[in-house]
Amino acid sequence: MSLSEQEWRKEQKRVDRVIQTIHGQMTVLQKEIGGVKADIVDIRKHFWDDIRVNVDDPGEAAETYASIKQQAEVLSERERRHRHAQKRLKTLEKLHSSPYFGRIDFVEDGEPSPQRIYLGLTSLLNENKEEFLIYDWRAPVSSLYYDYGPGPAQYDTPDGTITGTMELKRQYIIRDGRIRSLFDTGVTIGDELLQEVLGRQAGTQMKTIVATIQREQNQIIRSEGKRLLIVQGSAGSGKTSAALQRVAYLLYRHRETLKADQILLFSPNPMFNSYVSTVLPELGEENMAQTTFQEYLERHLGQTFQLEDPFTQMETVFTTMDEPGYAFRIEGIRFKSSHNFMAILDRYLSWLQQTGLIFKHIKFRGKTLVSATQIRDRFYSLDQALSIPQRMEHLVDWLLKELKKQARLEQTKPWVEEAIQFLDSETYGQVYRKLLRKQSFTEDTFDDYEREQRLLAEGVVQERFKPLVTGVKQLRFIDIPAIYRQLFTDPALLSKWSSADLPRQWKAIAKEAVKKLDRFELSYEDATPYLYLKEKIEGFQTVSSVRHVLIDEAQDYSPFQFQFIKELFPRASLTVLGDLNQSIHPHAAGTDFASLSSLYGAEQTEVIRLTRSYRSTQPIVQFTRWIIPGGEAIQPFNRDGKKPTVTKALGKTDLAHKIADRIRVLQAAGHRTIAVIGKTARECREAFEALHDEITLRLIDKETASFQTGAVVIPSYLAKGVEFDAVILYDASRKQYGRKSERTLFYTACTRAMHELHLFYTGEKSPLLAPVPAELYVEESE
Ligand SMILES: Nc1ncnc2c1ncn2[C@@H]1O[C@H](COP(=O)(O)OP(=O)(O)OP(=O)(O)O)[C@@H](O)[C@H]1O
Repeated sequence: MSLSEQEWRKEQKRVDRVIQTIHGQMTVLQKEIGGVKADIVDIRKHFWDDIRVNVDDPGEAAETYASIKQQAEVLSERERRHRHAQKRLKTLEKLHSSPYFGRIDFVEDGEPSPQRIYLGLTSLLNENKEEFLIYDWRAPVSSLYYDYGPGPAQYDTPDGTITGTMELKRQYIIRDGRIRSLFDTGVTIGDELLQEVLGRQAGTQMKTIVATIQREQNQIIRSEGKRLLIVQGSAGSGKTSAALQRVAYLLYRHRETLKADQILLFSPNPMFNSYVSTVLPELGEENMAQTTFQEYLERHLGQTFQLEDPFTQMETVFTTMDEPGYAFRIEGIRFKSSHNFMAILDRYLSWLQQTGLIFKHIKFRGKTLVSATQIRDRFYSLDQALSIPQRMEHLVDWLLKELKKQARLEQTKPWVEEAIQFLDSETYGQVYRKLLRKQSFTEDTFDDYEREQRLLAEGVVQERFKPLVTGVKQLRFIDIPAIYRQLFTDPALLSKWSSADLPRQWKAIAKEAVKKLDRFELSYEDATPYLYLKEKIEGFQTVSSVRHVLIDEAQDYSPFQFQFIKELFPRASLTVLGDLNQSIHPHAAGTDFASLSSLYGAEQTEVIRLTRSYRSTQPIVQFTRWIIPGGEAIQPFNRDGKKPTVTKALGKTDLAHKIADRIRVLQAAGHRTIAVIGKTARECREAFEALHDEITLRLIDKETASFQTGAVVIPSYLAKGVEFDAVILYDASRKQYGRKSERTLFYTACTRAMHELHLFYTGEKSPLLAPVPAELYVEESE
C-alpha cells in the first residue's frame, strides 16, 4: 500500500529525530571511550608505581599481593567498560544509517490508546531514558511484528501472555538516514520487501534477515524449553538463516548468563564456516564458536591415525562407481554408520565388561615391567559392578604404584650409576637442588655421599620413568586399535550381536578395515565408531561449558555422530537443521530425522518444518522440485526470473565453449557470483582446465578457506549450504547423474542458484530430469 506524501514526511521527520538522538549518544560514548582508554593507558603505565614489592616478609608479601590484585581488578573493570562501550558504539553506528525497519501500532486489551513500537537491530532509549525510540527485534513485544498482521494479536512475556489488537504494521527501508521505501503490510512480512531483498545479488558472506523474518522462521528463532529442536526444511527455506538469528536471540534473551563462546556451530566445511561467520557480528553480537566434525575427529585421532576426511570419502565413492571395490565400500559405509552397528558396539562394550579387553605391556629399556596379561587380570579382578572407565581409574592407581615399586628396584641397576656419571653439570645441579629442597642434610649424618648417590639415582630413574607415568595417566596401556580390530577378525562375535544380517560382503569389508588399521589408517566411516568405542572405554571427556550446539546440514551426520555429540556436550541443548533431499553422504541412506527424537525422547524434542523456498526464483524452484520425490510440497516464493535452461553440447570442447559463452553473458547481465558446479573434484579439475584459458575463474577445493566473488568451479559437495547468483551444472548427463543415488547430489547442486540456473550436458541428459515438465525449462540443443 503506498502512503501519502504527508505520512512519508512525518515518518522521515521521526527518522531524523531518532538519528539526532543516536548521534548524541554516539558523541557521549566516544568521549567515554576516550576517557576510559586514557585511564587504561595510565593504569598500565603506572601499574607498579604504588606497589611495593616485598616477598621476603610474609605479611608484606600478602599486602603486595593484595595491592597487585586490586590494581588488576581496576584495570580489568576499565577494559570491560571499554569493550562494552566499543561494542555499543559499533551498533549505534549501524543504527545511525538505518535506525529501524518496522513499526507496529498495538493496543493492549484494557488500554485506551495504541503503543507505537519501532523495531531495529537494538533498543534505543530517548535522552531522559523514559521512552523506547527503538525496540530490539528480539524483545518479547517485537514478536508481534513477525507473527501477526493487523487484527487480534498476542505475544508472550516472562510474566504471561499479552493480548490486544494490532492496528498497523509498517515496513521501512532506510539507508544513510533516508527512507527509501515505506509500506504497510498484511500478515506475511511484506512480499515487496522480501522481493527486494531476495532479488539482490549473492554475496561472499551470508546476510542477516531480521527485517523479513517469516512467521515459521520466528518460531525457530524463539523456540525454547526443549533439549532438541529439529528443523526440517527444503533447500533455501532459511534454515541456516533462522539458526543464526536464533543464536542472536538466545544471546539477547540470556545475556546475563550466556556468552557467545558457549555456543558451538558444526558446519559442513571450513568454507561454510567463513561464509556464515559475519552474520552475528552484523547483528551486533560476538560470533559463536564454529567447527566441523572432521576437525574434532582430527584433534582426537589425528595423532594415532592417518584419517580420511569426508570429502575424500565422497570423492572416492563418486569416482569409483564402476570399479570392483565400490559395492562393498558403500555397503561397509552404510553398515558402519547404522543404528545396528551402534547397537553392536554397545553389546560389544557390555561383553568387554566381562572379558576381551586388550592391553599393552608396559616396557622399560626393552624389558616388560607390567605385562598385558597382568594388567588384564587386574582389570577383570576389579568389582564388576563398576563401569569400564571407573575400573580404568582404579587400574591407573594400581599401575602408578606398580611403577613406583619398579622404579625403586631400578635404582640399583648398573645403568643408573652410569647415567649419574654422565649427567651434565646442569642436570646434575638441577637434580641435586631439587633433592636438597626435599631432604635437607642434617649435621649428624656421616653418609652424605651415599645419600647423595641414592638421591641422584632416584632422580635419574624418576626422570626416565616420566614418559611411563604420563602414558599410564593417559591410558596408553589400553590397546584401542586392537580392541576395534577384534570386531573385524572374529565374525562370530559380530553376528552374535547384530540384530540384522551382516552385510553380504562382510568378509571384504572386514579385511579392508583390518588392512587399514594395520597401516594406522582410518577411513571416514570407521572414525566415529572407533572414537565412540574409545571414549566408552576410557571415559568420555565431556565439554560442559558449551550450552548450545547447532548442527547444520544434519542429514549428513550418522546416528553415531549424533550420539557422540550428545554425550560430548552433556549440558547443551541442540538445534539440528537439515533436508533429507540433500543427503549427499554415502552413509546417509539410512539417516532419518524421526530416529533423532530418540536422542532426548519425544517430550524433549520439537520439530519444525519449513516448506517455502526463498533462495531461488519461482521458475527455478518449479523446476528443481520435480527432481525429488514429494517435491510438490515445496512452495516457491513469488519472485520472477528466467526459466532454467538445459543445453546439449557436442563434446567436451563444445561444452567448454558453450559454458564460457554463458558465463560471459551472465557477467554482462551483472551477475557477480557464478558457479560452475561439477560432481566431483576430479570433474572440477577437468572443467577448470577446459575453461580457464577462455575465462577468468577460480577452482575451489576442500582446502579453500573462503569465498570470493567472480566465477568459480566448485564440486557439488562443497557447494552445500551456500548460494550463487547463477549456477551452471557442468555436465548434467546420464553418465554423471544416472543413478538414483546421485539424485540428492544433483538436487543440491541445482538448488544453489538464486537467479539463474543453466544445465549443460554431453551425450545423453540425466534421467533425473525426466519427470520435469518440458514447459518449465528451455531446451537449447545446438
Ligand atoms: N526471511 C527471510 N528474509 C530474507 N531472506 C531470506 C529469508 N529466509 C531465507 N532467506 C534467504 O534465502 C536464502 C536461503 O537461506 P538459507 O541458506 O538460510 O537456507 P537453507 O534452508 O539453510 O538452505 P539450504 O538447505 O539449501 O542450504 C538466503 O539467501 C537467505 O538470506
